Parts: sequence; structure tokens; C-alpha cells
Amino acid sequence: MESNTARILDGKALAQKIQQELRSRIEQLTQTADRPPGLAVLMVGDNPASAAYVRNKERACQKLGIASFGRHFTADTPQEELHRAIDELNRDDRVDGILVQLPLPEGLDPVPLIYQIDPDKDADGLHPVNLGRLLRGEPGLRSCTPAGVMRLLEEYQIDLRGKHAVVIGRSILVGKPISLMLLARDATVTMAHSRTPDLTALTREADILIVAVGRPELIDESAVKPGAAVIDVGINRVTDYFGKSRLTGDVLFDSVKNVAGYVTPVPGGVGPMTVTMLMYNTVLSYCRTLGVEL
Ligand SMILES: Nc1nc2c(c(=O)[nH]1)N[C@@H](CN(C=O)c1ccc(C(=O)N[C@@H](CCC(=O)O)C(=O)O)cc1)CN2
Repeated sequence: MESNTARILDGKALAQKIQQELRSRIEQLTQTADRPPGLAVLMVGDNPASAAYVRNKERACQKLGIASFGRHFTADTPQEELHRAIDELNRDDRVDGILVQLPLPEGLDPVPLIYQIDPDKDADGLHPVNLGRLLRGEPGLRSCTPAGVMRLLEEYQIDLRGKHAVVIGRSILVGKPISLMLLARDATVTMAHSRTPDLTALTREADILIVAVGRPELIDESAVKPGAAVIDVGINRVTDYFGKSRLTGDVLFDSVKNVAGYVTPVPGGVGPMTVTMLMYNTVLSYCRTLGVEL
């Protein structure tokens, strides 16, 4: 029997390439602009994973020449204080992008906070105005993880037109927006979720399979059509048989690579693209303020 090894979609390399391009563009623009682009990340509480992601975002800002206006709040901060912080950042001309790091500690509601962010500074692309623009096919700030997935598919010239894309997961952060983005590129999209019967029969029909459910290694080669592009959006920390902690996706990589045409690794696939698209959105907002093209 012939063996197959899927092509790896290298999100880390693509993220570096895009960041380099952004850095050059920022360097060019700041020769004449009176300020650099600015991003404000609101972090509430001390969830260790969130704290690490926020540090990554701040590090990326520093590398690219974006000013950070991060605000860190304790978990018992009243919701009203967070609304006041967003209001200040909305009015701060040095700030082009604002986001609330998710999840928030229990007792705090992220939805009204996201609704309060100025849609033109909504670097996460989660404000209903930006989601509405996506739905209507209008320009706007796009959600970072789905936008990162689309950039990966584009980079590796994976044909979407007329192809059957199956998206597992219906979150507002990934599943819903990525389905709309694939539809806009003429894919035939099926959205699947926890109540979908016979998931495997469906995923085996997919030319493009996007998995965003947060269930470690849910998808193995038996669920994949030969030659399909498999995009793993899951990031799960699991403890292995020997008690060692490791990171894994929603896809069993070593199995899926035997049948897929393309597959993203975890780590090093979609994750780095999320942070990069956040930088991209921030620079896009900055360019709009300056009245120039990105
Ligand atoms: N406001 C938001 N909150 C959250 C988002 C988001 O897009 N906006 N997404 C996730 C967390 N996240 C960014 O915030 C994020 C997750 C993972 C990565 C990443 O680069 N992962 C690496 C592995 C990192 C590790 O070793 O732990 C990878 O996959 O290679 C970046 C960003 C939820 N919250």
C-alpha cells in the first residue's frame, strides 16, 4: 500500500513572514506619522493561559513597533470599571485597537464589553458591527483566528471554490465567522456541532475540514477524506500516560497526516496566526485613521 504524508501548513513561518511585512510598513509610516499604531489588551484575573497569550501579544507589539496600552485588572473588578476603561480607550487617539482577553472570570459578562468597543478599534473583530459587515460581505475588521485560517489556506493555494467545507464548532470566536469567510470564497459550507448525528460520515465528505471544538484529538484518519485539508483550531493541554503535560489539538495529527493532503500542527499552526492577525487588524485601523492603504 502507498503511504501518504500530508503537507504541513506552517502557521509559525507564515506568521513571521506577515509580521515582517507589517513591521516594514509601520517603519515606513512612522517616518511621517506623529505616532505609532497602538493596541490595548484588557486582561482580567490571572488565568495562566490567558496571561501567556497576553504576553505573546505584547511581545509581538514590541517586535513590530506597535505601542501597547495593556490594562490588567483583578478578578474581582466590577463590570462598570471595565466599561469605564473601554470608554477611555475608545476616546484615546493613540489607541487603534482594543480587545478584552477571553475568557473573563466568572461573574463578568464579556458581551456588553465587546459591544462597547468602538467598531473601528475592534481589533478582535467580534463587535456586532464587524460581524454584520462580514455577514454582508463588506470590508471591516475580521475575527483573528478565522482570518488567520483563511490566510493559511490562501498561502498554500488551497482551492475553495465549489469545495465542500465542513466546520465543526459553532462559536462566535471561530465556527460562525469562519463559515461565513469560506462561503464568501464560494465553498459549500456545512456547520456541524455537538448535536450533529453521525459526525464521521459528514467529515469524511469534507474537502476542507475545520475543527474548532476544544476536544483533544477528536478527529483521526478514519474521519478524514483522502487528500482533504484539515485545519486544527483546538489548543488543549493534556496530561499524558507518564504524567507529563503537553499541548494537543482537536486532531490526532500523527494519524490524520497519513490520509490528509494538508494539515495544521498544534502548536505552530493556527495559534501563531491568531496573534499575527491581531497585529494586522491594529495596523489596518491605524492606516484607516491616517487615510492610507495598508
Ligand atoms: N479576546 C480573545 N480572547 C481569546 C482569543 C482571541 O482571539 N481573542 N483566542 C484564544 C487565545 N489566544 C489569543 O487570545 C491564542 C491562543 C493560542 C495562541 C498560540 O499561539 N498558540 C500556540 C501554542 C501556545 C502555547 O504553547 O501554549 C500554537 O498553537 O502554536 C495564540 C493566541 C482564546 N481567547
